[in-house]
Amino acid sequence: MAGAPRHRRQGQACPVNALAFDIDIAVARPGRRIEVRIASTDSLVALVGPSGMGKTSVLDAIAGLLGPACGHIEVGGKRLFDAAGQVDMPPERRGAGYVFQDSRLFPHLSVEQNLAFGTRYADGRAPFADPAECAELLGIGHLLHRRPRELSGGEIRRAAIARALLRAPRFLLLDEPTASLDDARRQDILRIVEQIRDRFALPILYVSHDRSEVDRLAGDVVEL
Ligand SMILES: Nc1ncnc2c1ncn2[C@@H]1O[C@H](COP(=O)(O)OP(=O)(O)OP(=O)(O)O)[C@@H](O)[C@H]1O
Repeated sequence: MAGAPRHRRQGQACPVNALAFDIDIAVARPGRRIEVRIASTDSLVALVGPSGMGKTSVLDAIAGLLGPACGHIEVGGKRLFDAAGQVDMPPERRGAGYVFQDSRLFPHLSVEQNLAFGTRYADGRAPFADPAECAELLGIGHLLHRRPRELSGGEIRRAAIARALLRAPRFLLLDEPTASLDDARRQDILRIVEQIRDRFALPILYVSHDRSEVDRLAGDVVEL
């Protein structure tokens, strides 16, 4: 079971008064129960732990793709799930910008069309940047006409982050965005996550195996 956040860095408090993350849930997986508690005002919280401990399952529960057995999920002051209060907001209304571990770009669409898909699901909310600005921020402006199969691993991750941002999310879930990248590409992603963290008032839950990147990015670290 994960405890309360153990590490805190100054100066990264979420601008809203509410906790950025107020989560206390148990998730059932075959033969096991994953429990996590996160209560943090920091805009970027890292969720760490060994492979198979349930980090992705926790992100899925927050995104509304997996129902917790009990507890509550509140992000940026918005109650997304509350077993006692019978709140269970559907995934499309939660406002998660979910960057999956395997990115899940549409293979038959160009990068530009993948980004347009994000904008289409912004659901009336203003995106943080227009597609061109976002592509520039993510360093993929020269790749817009390529298909995902023509991209490197780092480029795919950057396009997936851009698509999630253009959805005008209320919060971001980043599932090991640097996994399997070489150090240079990893540094690119870390710099981008830092820029997103510092530029947008957006709670971010960042899953990682890597302690050094977590120490660099996160105000709070929660261990599973
Ligand atoms: N769709 C699923 N159906 C049933 N069990 C699952 C499913 N996805 C994951 N599990 C199981 O749930 C447990 C937690 O898996 P999860 O992927 O959440 O862990 P993780 O910490 O994210 O792992 P990793 O770091 O390897 O990605 C594992 O025992 C896994 O086998």
